[in-house]
Amino acid sequence: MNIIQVQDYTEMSRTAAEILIGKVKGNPNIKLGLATGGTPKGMYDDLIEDHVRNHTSYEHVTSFNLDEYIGLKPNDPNSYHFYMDDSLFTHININKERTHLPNGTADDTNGECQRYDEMIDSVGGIDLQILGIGQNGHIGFNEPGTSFTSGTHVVTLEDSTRQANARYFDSIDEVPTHAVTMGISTIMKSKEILLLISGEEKAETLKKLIHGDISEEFPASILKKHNSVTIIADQKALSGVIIP
Ligand SMILES: N[C@@H]1[C@@H](O)[C@H](O)[C@@H](COP(=O)(O)O)O[C@@H]1O
Repeated sequence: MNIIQVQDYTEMSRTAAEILIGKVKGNPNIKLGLATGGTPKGMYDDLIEDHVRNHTSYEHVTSFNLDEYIGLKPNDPNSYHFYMDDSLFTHININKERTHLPNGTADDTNGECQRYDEMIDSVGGIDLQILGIGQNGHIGFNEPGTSFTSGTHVVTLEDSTRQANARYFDSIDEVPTHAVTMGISTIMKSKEILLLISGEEKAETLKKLIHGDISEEFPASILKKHNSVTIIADQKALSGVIIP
């Protein structure tokens, strides 16, 4: 895993945006894997700013998001559909038809999971996957204990994950208990992965990722087996890491 050390959240966001913009310019038909949460928000802001200023085009880009809560409609302000529209899609010239998120309100959720993986495969897979990380090492919504061979599937969210995400809801009771997430094997099939990590609350997580073992109890640890992972981490997140 290649680590890019940056000062703070602002520099992490700008560095990630520059990498992503470079990839989009190099391959206008790129298939992007996108993430939600607080971490990539600054990168999306920088992509929008660049789009306005430099007119980088997303016309031919296809995107697949990592996950979606079960039970939230796309127009629910707490859904990841809403987050993506609000944080990025409505501000750039991406073709909405080529943006994809798992459907959290499908009648047949298992069928929906299979359909999502097939759709990713049908476009030749994801070229560049953006990832954040949960404090417990989850990627997407793959909680500790998830099989490394999992495809897109339904998960029961850990209480700690619901609590961490409760800041976006009026109360913890409103945070859904289940979600659909790309599986670990879906994520690992991406040709390239960019993991963003910022803040002291993620320092222990990054330390475990860099210095710990590969184990299903710490889902992100599988990234060590991927041949093209870049971590962009800020000083606070790096505080427990020994860089050789
Ligand atoms: N499903 C998302 C993840 O994709 C995200 O990486 C993680 C960290 O979120 P944050 O970036 O807000 O710390 O939270 C959520 O659970």
